[in-house]
Amino acid sequence: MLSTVSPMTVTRSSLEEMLETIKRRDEQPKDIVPALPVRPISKARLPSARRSLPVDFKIGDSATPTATLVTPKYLITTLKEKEGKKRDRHLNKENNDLGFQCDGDFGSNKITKVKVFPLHESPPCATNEESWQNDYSDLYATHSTSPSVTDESTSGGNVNCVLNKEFQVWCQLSNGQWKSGKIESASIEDSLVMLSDGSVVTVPRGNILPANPDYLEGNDDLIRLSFLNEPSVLHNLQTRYYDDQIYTKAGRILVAINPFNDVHFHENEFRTRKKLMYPLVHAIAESTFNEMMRGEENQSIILSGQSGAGKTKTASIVIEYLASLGGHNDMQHKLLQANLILEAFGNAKTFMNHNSSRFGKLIEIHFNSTGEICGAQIETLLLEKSRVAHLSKGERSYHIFYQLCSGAPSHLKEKFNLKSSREFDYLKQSGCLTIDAVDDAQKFHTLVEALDVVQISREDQENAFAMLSAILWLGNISFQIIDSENHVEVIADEAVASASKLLGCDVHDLMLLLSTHHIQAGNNSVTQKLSSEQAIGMRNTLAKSIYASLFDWLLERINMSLKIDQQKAWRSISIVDIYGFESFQRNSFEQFCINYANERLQQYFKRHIFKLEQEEYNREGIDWTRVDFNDNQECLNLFEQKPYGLLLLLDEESKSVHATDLTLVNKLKHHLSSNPCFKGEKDGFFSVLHYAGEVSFSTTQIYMRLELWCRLF
Ligand SMILES: Nc1ncnc2c1ncn2[C@@H]1O[C@H](COP(=O)(O)OP(=O)(O)OP(=O)(O)O)[C@@H](O)[C@H]1O
Repeated sequence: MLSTVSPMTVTRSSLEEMLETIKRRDEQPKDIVPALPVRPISKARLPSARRSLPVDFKIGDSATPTATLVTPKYLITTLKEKEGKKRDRHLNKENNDLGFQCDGDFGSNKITKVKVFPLHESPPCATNEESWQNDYSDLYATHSTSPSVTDESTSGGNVNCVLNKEFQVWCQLSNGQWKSGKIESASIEDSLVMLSDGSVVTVPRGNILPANPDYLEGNDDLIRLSFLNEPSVLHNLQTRYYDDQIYTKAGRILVAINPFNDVHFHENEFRTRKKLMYPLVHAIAESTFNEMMRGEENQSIILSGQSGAGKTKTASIVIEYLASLGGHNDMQHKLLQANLILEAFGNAKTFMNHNSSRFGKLIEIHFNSTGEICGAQIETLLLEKSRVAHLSKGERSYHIFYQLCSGAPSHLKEKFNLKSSREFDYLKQSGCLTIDAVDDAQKFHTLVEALDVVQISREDQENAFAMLSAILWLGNISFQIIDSENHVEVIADEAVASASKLLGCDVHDLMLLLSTHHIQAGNNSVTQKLSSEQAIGMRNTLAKSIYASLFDWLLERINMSLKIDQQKAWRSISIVDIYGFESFQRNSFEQFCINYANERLQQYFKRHIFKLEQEEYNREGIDWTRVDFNDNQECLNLFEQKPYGLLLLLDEESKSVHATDLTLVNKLKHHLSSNPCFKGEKDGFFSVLHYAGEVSFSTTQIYMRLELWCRLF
């Protein structure tokens, strides 16, 4: 089963597949880059100004503010608030209606970007700046010009502000917290600020940022804020969040905060009044749909952001809403059920998220010319196979394993020798078998119904469950050392007997496969005994491969069921939901790939939000002020550059028989040290400075993964 694939085919194909898929979409010729949105034709109608302080800003200066232009494209940003957080603060309703004229809906663009961020558990104005920047780095990367009174590079000198006594400010205290207050008096170095609790503090000038006037508090569009510095943006989002307003616009961007519970979306009101300008995810979906129908162009909605921030949930809302717009037909029902099946097989409880998607997906929904859904295709990326065999403390494997163990009918349990999840080593290793308020048995029944809907026969379902059971039994297979060189053989027990029976192979063949290694040298074939570590690696790789193949098979069956009716198919809306940026204490090849994919997506977003927009203004001769943004090209070069990018160097090293984790790190240091996004600071570790923060990788972990691939495939 394993021997037919060469090591490099496996290594290269997973990397290259990801590269290809993302690149294909990003590197289209200019003339087929999705159309830019309809834009204002004169400066007077451009979105309201983003203001920063001037280089020569002095407290007490008096001058008229001028505007800095920002024209981001569509984006939904979702932030994560601590679960169950008490909402103890409400906006003054008078402030809630700011009476702004809406200058358009979300839907005049081919690309809609859905961006998702976790919200730090402390209120934004009470966290230190570094932690904000880690948690909101996506947002900051988007709004790259967060102004600071001392930051000359970003202030640009295009706004003149008057800061005098009574001026509302945000000040960062010595403990790193940001507090709002009013300036009492100021000198060149520092200012006396009266905080909202009545205390007076002395704050260095560099730690002060202007705050927005009260009447702008809770504004539903961030670009209407006078000041778009970090505390102001986060405070505005928080104010709205406390009032159950989880969505906020930022021009054509929609920010969505993860509420961790059901929030009333005023959907009926939205539907009846058709307020497409509402900061609401439904408005994004409807506008995208309308634009497809009106503009006769395919559309895309992209979600990105950190793990647990709400991307998948937001995608589900979009899919459900699109499905409802596309008419209640059989296909719509199948599409929703397909989502549910992929969740059971591709989601797991992680440290960050109880229902984390461990794969990326692209769902392409096809509509006929009257707007009815007439099929869909789903592509998946980067399923986290390692989760099948290795779990961190407190995390779970894929939901389906627990659902099967607790929900399978007794005849299946008997047939597959299925036991409780606590009997299986792969599941019990993390010490976490259940999720609060989740009934795995009930979920199993819902899953079977969904499998029925997508027309996977009961027989095929049983075969799939048999493979899952085989994986669980494989995990229980153990080895005993048989000689002084640490070679092992499989212990002939219930585990190997059950696994071989479920896999439909001879038990001795399986035992041999797991404890020996065949090397082909010319015409001769040599059989080597494996060490304990190698045998466990072999067993785990077999389990992971079976799971990955099962996942692919399932996807194929789902896609068959959602088959597009080519006679009727007219236009499509694609939804991209990859799993979020990750940074743990120990990061391995999975994080390497996930974060690279997120980095790519970030560039795609910036290209559409800033680069193309600004190019368009230039072409149209609009008088505007250039917005500088942090380009992440350096980081992408670090991964992709030829011949010495991270991907190629890893690839090359994995082919070398003399390579070790140390030769790998030395090679990386030698070739990549000149890239500002690379740090090879310690032996065995290197760091990548991503747009969303620095991630430290263990070369031992990365090397071990590559080596295993080479040895076992
Ligand atoms: N709009 C929402 N309304 C209610 N609950 C939500 C919403 N968005 C997210 N949640 C909750 O937060 C959890 C995490 O959200 P979700 O799984 O969508 O995050 P994610 O960004 O896709 O994470 P990952 O990258 O790990 O898959 C969900 O299981 C759900 O409980």
